[in-house]
Amino acid sequence: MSASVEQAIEQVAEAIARVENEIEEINEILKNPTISDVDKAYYRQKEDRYLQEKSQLRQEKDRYLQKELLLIERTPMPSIPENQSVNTPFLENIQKDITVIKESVSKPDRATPQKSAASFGAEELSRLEKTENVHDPDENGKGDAVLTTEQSGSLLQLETEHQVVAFLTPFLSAVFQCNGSSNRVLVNSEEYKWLKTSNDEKSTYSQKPDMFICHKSLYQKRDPFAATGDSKLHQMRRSTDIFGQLSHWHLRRFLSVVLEAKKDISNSAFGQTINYAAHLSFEESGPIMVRLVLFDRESFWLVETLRGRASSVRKCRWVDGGSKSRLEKFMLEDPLIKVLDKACFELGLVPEENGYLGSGAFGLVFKVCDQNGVAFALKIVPDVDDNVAELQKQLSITNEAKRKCPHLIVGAEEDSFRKFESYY
Ligand SMILES: Nc1ncnc2c1ncn2[C@@H]1O[C@H](COP(=O)(O)OP(=O)(O)OP(=O)(O)O)[C@@H](O)[C@H]1O
Repeated sequence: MSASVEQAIEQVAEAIARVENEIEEINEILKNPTISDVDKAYYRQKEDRYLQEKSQLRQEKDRYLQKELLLIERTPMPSIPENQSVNTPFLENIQKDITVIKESVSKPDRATPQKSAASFGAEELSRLEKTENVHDPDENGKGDAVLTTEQSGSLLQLETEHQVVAFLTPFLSAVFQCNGSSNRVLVNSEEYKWLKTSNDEKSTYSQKPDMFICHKSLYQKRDPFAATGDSKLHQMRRSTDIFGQLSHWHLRRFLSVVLEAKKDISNSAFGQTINYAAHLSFEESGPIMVRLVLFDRESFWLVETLRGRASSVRKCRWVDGGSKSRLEKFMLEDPLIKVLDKACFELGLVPEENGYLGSGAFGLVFKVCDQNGVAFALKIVPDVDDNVAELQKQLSITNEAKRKCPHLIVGAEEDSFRKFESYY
């Protein structure tokens, strides 16, 4: 590869870092509550200029990266002399890896596999074992465990899957910080169907994973399902436990994690879990990556999937040292949802439960409230293509319309337009 291209990439990366520093410093200044409106406007303009510069630098970096790729592709492979033996197992392994990557990124024709969950689960597990993508529990792990030995003893004695879910709910809520300290919720959907198994628009929702974690704006609350005939389950539930379903199918790409409970994990349970991922990832609007936690009375499996195919499984016992942070770090947080939270925080707004209002051509709209309980529609737009410019245009059109007919247009809030770098 040409050293000059490599050097150029480094220089652009340094320039991006410099600009990012400047932006950070401006953000610090803007956080100062005593800053005057004039200064605020001045620093915002300055920030805009840096953001533009950053975007140009990024484009430049992309161009160099493409050039780098071209140069690599055009570099002839060193030829192997005929009398020298080729490391065949090494080449075979590379070939296997390429096949796994190709399979992972290619989309299957249909979401529902033809095989039973048990044989599908067994096949997938053996494929992952062969490619060394199944990681066994680490007995010598360091750090906090999710459960103490005593708690684990109580869990092992439970008799139904519902009870396993109820028992673990407060522990999972604490690990994933779904206990009021964030806008994240752990939703029990054991009895509410929300997962589609077909790409047919008219198809009904037919599967019900036991739990999922998402931003509170994205789920619809339901009453707890009746615990008829299971007085123990009834006693185990807390008033804070949340029951419900994902409010819209196309919000599935913002799920942080999907959880499935069993009394005892089996091949069939594993097959069922990966099937959820296949259905979630199906179609363009589905997420590329889905993370699932399959758990039972003794352990949990952290299952990573890419385009609906399992790519790795990490097994862990509830009592293993370090199990708590392993579980916590497994959760995905969509950048757009992070921006929603950041926007609410900085604008002093509170997102509503089930507050998703709709999506337009390039953004998502959420219902939020200010400190006085006044409701607003907050639009979040990812900064790709010309989305932000388009949003600015919409803002000025709304303001102009409000100026001309104030009795008809509610309008946009003053100072309502903010860019958040955390999207990247
Ligand atoms: N103030 C609001 N109150 C209630 N719902 C809203 C509000 N603003 C937007 N929505 C909902 O969010 C959806 C998306 O709104 P958005 O402004 O992003 O797009 P749009 O105007 O429908 O289409 P386009 O992206 O082409 O402009 C709307 O279709 C509507 O359902």
